[in-house]
Amino acid sequence: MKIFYTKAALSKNLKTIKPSKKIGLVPTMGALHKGHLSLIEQSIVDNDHTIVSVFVNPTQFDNVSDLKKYPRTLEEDVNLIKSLNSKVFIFAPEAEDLYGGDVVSRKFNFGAIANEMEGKHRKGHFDGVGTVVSLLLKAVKPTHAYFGEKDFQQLQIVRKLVEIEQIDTTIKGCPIVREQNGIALSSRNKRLTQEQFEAATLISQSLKEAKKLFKTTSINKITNHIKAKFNASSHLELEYFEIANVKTLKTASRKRKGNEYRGFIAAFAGEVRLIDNMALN
Ligand SMILES: Nc1ncnc2c1ncn2[C@@H]1O[C@H](COP(=O)(O)OP(=O)(O)OP(=O)(O)O)[C@@H](O)[C@H]1O
Ligand SMILES: CC(C)(CO)[C@@H](O)C(=O)[O-]
Ligand code: BAL
Repeated sequence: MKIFYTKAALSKNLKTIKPSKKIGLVPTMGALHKGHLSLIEQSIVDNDHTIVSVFVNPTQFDNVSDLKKYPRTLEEDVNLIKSLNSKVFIFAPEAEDLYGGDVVSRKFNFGAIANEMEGKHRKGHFDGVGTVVSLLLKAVKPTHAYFGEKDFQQLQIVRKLVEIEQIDTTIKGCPIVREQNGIALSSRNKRLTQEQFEAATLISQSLKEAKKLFKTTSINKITNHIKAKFNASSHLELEYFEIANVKTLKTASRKRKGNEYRGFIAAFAGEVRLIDNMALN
């Protein structure tokens, strides 16, 4: 396992890899867990070399406290990757090195998908994600790059990004890894108290319930039912519950034959913001 702290050191090493070899990139913000490991393991299966980037990207945070308190555990991350006993490289640059100057977002035109849900509630978030993912893809030039469906909207944004920028990397989406109690694994879970962690099961339970109701009940009724459940919770504050068309990510008001739908939730447990989603049909 090698770790590179600068683009120059990474680039020097990448030059030693034959052009015929496949490279997989797994972009992360660190504080690695089994969700990240599932992406890394998929990359190991698909590619000759895997690079995991560990970089807490300042430009995608609209909340200073969230950025400050984001868990940073590089030493543990390195040990976890070592334990895989595979040839995985870590790329952990400083912001100025990765950005090559001012640490600011570019502006993208991702279309309507960027204005829904996370785009609506975290101003500038997807410009920040687009900027850093573009920089990472250009630094590594991977054959494949891996993103989790936990951040389903982000995955669609990244697919759009490679199309707009004509980047020759195949984007692979990976299923959500959950705790035994159903909670989607997330680095931010580390910030939850035991009580909040237990209360947070309401998020995945609500999505499961929405899935169960989806065949028989109107979208409106399901939405009201889920919102009422969150209103009754003393630990969680719902930011949004949406049932959206998977293609457009627009909130759906009526089910249409042939369309796929997902339920999406963002909720706060104290200061910690959690997201999750689930296929409904
Ligand atoms: N539970 C999970 N299952 C599958 N993929 C995941 C899971 N959690 C994170 N990922 C994916 O790992 C990649 C890196 O995510 P990131 O480092 O932001 O971790 P995270 O757990 O999503 O943290 P947070 O949501 O607290 O920011 C993203 O593509 C993300 O979708
Ligand atoms: C893709 C990503 C690594 C960009 O900073 C981040 O948004 C994440 O971890 O999902
Ligand atoms: N996992 C998505 C990154 C973020 O919340 O900023």
